Amino acid sequence: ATMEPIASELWLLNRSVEKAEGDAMDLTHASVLRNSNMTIQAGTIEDSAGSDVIVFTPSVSPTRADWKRSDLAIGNREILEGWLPRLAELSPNAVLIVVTNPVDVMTYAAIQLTGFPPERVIGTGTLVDSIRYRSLLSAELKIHADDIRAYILGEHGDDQFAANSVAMTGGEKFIRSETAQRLFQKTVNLGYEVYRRKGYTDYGIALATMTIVDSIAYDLRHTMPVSVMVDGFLGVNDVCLSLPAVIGRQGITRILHPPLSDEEADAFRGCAAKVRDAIDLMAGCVQ
Ligand SMILES: NC(=O)c1ccc[n+]([C@@H]2O[C@H](COP(=O)([O-])OP(=O)(O)OC[C@H]3O[C@@H](n4cnc5c(N)ncnc54)[C@H](O)[C@@H]3O)[C@@H](O)[C@H]2O)c1
Repeated sequence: ATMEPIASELWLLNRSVEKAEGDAMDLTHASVLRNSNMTIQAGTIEDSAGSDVIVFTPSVSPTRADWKRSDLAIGNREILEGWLPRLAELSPNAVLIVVTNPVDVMTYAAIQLTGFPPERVIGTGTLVDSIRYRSLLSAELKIHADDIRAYILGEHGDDQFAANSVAMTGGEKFIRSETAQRLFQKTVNLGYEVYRRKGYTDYGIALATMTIVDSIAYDLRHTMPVSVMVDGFLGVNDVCLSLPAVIGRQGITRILHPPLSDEEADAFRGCAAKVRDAIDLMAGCVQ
């Protein structure tokens, strides 16, 4: 996905310089086959100065087979602390995209550690869950996934929910559709299902991240479910969760407020309480 020539320069930073160098070489070779003049290099944090967009993905590795995203919180908070203040200092006007899990908790930490306005910090959130859901719906309904307006919202984790009361294709709503309920149940575990088979997930999240970068780079104003600082919607504040948001050159240009059903609104508040607890727990562990 990094092959699309949407920038003049791409810098890869990693704790392992060799890994960054290897990726930069491989991507540079591949870019010969694209209509690209983007330079791709491994660099130090200082090389990132003046970046327009920063994609943050470093992570500790899971330590047990049946891991949950939340297990990574403490270790990854430390990685954020090690990188983000300096990255923000070097690129004070950048839009930051957070991929590192647990992504909602990390997006919140990223806003704190960079001091960026929340509009310029975007977590990939449930975008990847939503494309998984749309992919299943598309296969079942035999309708192109582009034409299926369906969002998974809330937490990028076990408590996420499908906002089926506002989901539709061709103007037909999904409310109380048995198919939608069944496919949502499948969606929640799909990330872990892919992980169990191949040891990581990459294509879906890479293209999801590129969709966000595209919308920033070209000021496309696409709407997508991403993790944002919630702005009082349904009484929820001071926590990052996924809502449909409009993304442009300045980052989040607007957060949308879909008319959720009572059940969905409860699920959203449940996600808020859970992510809030995780943020508090992390704050207690890492000083
Ligand atoms: N939000 C989503 O939808 C989504 C989807 C897939 C993966 N993820 C998350 O993205 C993260 C990365 O996943 P991955 O599969 O690429 O993991 P990975 O283990 O393959 O890569 C992690 C990278 O981080 C680097 N790293 C580790 N510690 C570092 C440090 N202190 N400073 C700089 N670099 C450091 C490692 O060298 C490695 O290259 C994980 O947290 C994963 O859970 C999120």
